Amino acid sequence: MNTKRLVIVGCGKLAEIVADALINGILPDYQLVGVLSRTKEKAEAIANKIEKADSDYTCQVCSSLDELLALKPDYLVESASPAALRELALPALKNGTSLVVLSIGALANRAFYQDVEQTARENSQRVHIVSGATGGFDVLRTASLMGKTRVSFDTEKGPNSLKGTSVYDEALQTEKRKVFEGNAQEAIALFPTKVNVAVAASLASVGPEDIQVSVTSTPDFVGDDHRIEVRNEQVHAVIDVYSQTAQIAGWSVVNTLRNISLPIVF
Ligand SMILES: NC(=O)C1=CN([C@@H]2O[C@H](COP(=O)(O)OP(=O)(O)OC[C@H]3O[C@@H](n4cnc5c(N)ncnc54)[C@H](OP(=O)(O)O)[C@@H]3O)[C@@H](O)[C@H]2O)C=CC1
Ligand SMILES: O=C([O-])CC(=O)C(=O)O
Repeated sequence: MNTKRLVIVGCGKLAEIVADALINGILPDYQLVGVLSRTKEKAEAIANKIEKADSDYTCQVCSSLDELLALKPDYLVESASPAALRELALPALKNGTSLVVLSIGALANRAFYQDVEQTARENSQRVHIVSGATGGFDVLRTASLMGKTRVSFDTEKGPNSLKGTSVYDEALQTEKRKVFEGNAQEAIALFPTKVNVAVAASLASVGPEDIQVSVTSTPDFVGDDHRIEVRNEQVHAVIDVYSQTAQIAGWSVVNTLRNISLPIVF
C-alpha cells in the first residue's frame, strides 16, 4: 500500500469529520501527520483523537504553515476559510503538496485562480475542488464542454444563517425574501463564507462572472437547499441538494480523498 501523508489546515466542524473517517478506517491509504488551526486547542483536539485511536504514527500539532509543510505532506485538506486558502495555496503547491479545498470562494478571483493553476502545473500537483454541500459537477463540466451553456445557482437558507451579513434585517424572521441576485463573484464578496458552493459550481461550468446566483431567506428554514440548473441545446439538468447541516461538505472531502487513492472512482 502506498500510504499518503495528509495534513489539515482549519480544525473545525468539517475537519473533525475527516479525522473521524480516518479513525474509523474509511481512509485506509492516509496518515494524518499534521494539523494547524488558528486556535491551537482545536488542532490539539484532532491530534489527540488520532493518538487515542492507537495509530502507529504521530500527528504533529503545528504552529505555522512552514512547520506543517516541513512534514512534506502529499495532500493538504483546507477546511479553514477563503483567506486561509489564499495564504496557503501557492506555498503548499511549491512544496509538492496537492490540495483538497473547501473554501473555494477564494478561487473566484481570476488572477488568484490562474496563479494556483500555473503553480500546480509547474510543480506537478493538483487542486481538488470538492463537491461540498452540492454536487453534480460531472454533468456541469460535461454539459459546458458541449457548447453554449447557461447555469443558475439558487440557494434557500434560514434568516439566522444570514445574521452578520449586510442583507440581514429582523423582518427576515417572518418574511420570505430574495436577498441577493447577481453572479458568483458578487455573491462571495457579500457572503465570504456562505456561498463557496456557488463558486465551485461556477468553476465547474461557465465561470464566476457568468453564473446567475440567487439567495432566498425563508423564515424557520433549517439547513440549506442549493438548486443548480444547467441548460444547453441538448441538455437540461437540475441538481437540487438539501442538507440539514454542512456535514455533507466534510463527507465530500472524505469522498474526494477516497477517489484519489482507490482504483475504481466515480
Ligand atoms: N464548499 C462547501 O460546500 C462548503 C464550504 N465550507 C467552508 O469550509 C470551511 C470550514 O468550515 P467549518 O469546518 O464548518 O468551519 P469551522 O468554523 O467549524 O472551522 C474552521 C476552522 O478553521 C480555523 N481557521 C480559520 N482561519 C484560519 C487560518 N487562517 N488558519 C488556520 N486555521 C484557521 C478556525 O479557527 P478558530 O477556532 O480560531 O475560529 C476553525 O477552527 C469554511 O471556509 C466554510 O466556509 C463550509 C460548508 C460548505
Ligand atoms: O453549507 C452550505 O450549504 C454552503 C456553505 O456554507 C458554503 O458554500 O460555504
